[in-house]
Amino acid sequence: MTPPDDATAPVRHPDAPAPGELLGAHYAHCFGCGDAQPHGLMLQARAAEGVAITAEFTVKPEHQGAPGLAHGGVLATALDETLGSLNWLLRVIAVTGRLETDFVRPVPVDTVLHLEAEVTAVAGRKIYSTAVGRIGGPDGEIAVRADGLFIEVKVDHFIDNGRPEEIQAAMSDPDQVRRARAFEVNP
Ligand SMILES: CCCCCCCCCC(=O)SCCNC(=O)CCNC(=O)[C@H](O)C(C)(C)COP(=O)(O)OP(=O)(O)OC[C@H]1O[C@@H](n2cnc3c(N)ncnc32)[C@H](O)[C@@H]1OP(=O)(O)O
Repeated sequence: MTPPDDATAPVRHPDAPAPGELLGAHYAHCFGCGDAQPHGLMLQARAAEGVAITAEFTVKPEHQGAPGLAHGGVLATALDETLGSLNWLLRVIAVTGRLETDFVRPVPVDTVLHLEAEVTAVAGRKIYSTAVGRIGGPDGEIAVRADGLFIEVKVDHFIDNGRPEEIQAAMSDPDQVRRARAFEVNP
């Protein structure tokens, strides 16, 4: 997870959403951010300065692992989604290759997890990023941390591997922006 010596600093795409702007769901059925996914996390990410994102996720009863506490895998999903959203600021299509998580404190149901993430380096197709999740407010104590390694892919990654029903449905969406964002492509 350490960038190689020839890694470079990430470059924010000129058309990236302005700092403070909500990114919105990239795909309505996404488990991380989709607004048509009732079982999902409905995570809301917002562009920050540089190649950085803030996001919020409210832990609901359906996200429990132990009684009254968030499931660690659900928290890892929130971190993965937040880190994945960073690639929208680079306007690069990428998937998670590796995700390393530290669970520092238990996160109770009804807690708002305040996430911050940034891309730290880019090397060829590899995008290195890091995130923390805080509880008790945006400046609260760190409950979770993650480092991500995303790998740039072509849109064919989804078209060749996704279930045909969903691929067809996403490609036939009459809304051009939604159609493009389902595959994380710059519309
Ligand atoms: C607004 C948009 C918001 C989007 C939010 C989405 C958030 C959610 C994101 C996800 O969860 S994505 C879903 C979970 N991930 C996957 O399903 C990916 C499954 N894995 C694959 O499809 C392939 O393994 C992958 C595309 C990642 C890599 O296969 P490739 O054949 O294209 O890559 P290749 O093996 O040639 O490796 C390219 C480079 O990446 C490195 N690499 C690949 N996988 C790695 C890995 N797992 N760990 C470390 N390094 C890895 C590899 O060593 C190599 O480094 P070098 O260029 O230095 O040689």
